[in-house]
Amino acid sequence: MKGKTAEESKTTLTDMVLPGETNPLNNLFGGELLARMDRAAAIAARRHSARIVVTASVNHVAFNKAVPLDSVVTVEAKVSRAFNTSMEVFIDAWIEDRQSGDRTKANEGIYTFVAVDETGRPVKIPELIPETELEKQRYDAALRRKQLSLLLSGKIKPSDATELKAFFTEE
Ligand SMILES: CC(=O)SCCNC(=O)CCNC(=O)[C@H](O)C(C)(C)COP(=O)(O)OP(=O)(O)OC[C@H]1O[C@@H](n2cnc3c(N)ncnc32)[C@H](O)[C@@H]1OP(=O)(O)O
Repeated sequence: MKGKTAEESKTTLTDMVLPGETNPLNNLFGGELLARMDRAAAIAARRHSARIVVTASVNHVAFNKAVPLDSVVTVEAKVSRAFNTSMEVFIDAWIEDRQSGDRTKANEGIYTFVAVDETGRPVKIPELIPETELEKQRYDAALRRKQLSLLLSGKIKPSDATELKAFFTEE
């Protein structure tokens, strides 16, 4: 199976924040942003695997900046690493200034998707080839994050999280 670059999976969704999507402070409701991230990440995972994909886990989301009503929000997703049947996807969310058009990073998320066949059984996927420095950093740390996610969901024992343990014990 031929490897694919992270860039090949890149998915960009741009949309506005409308009144029905905000909290009482008139900022984008967190669940709405999660849904937008899930949508973009699912497309990125599908582009990488050319398969049906399902969200297996939301590993991390940081709501660093509130996103006000009427903002233009761009959600950009890219596969950061492919394992056997699962993929880690990074999602960066940006808001843009109305006048200058300058973009500010507002939030980010890390999701895990699994490629499945028509019966929902996990299937093998191509490997991910990181190219840029940021893609390489995200690729390198992805195995530790996978082990942490599996550990937290009770799917592996602490003794099986070898790379994660090494990260905390190395000098
Ligand atoms: C786009 C959407 O919103 S889809 C809707 C929401 N999602 C769903 O409904 C998915 C429901 N869940 C499922 O169908 C199943 O649990 C699946 C397909 C995710 C996993 O099926 P399992 O039978 O557990 O398969 P299995 O144990 O072989 O795991 C498959 C892969 O997922 C990985 N995985 C499973 N759970 C997790 C987790 N919590 N965190 C990270 N990776 C995980 C496994 O490590 C394995 O990866 P690998 O093959 O690359 O090494």
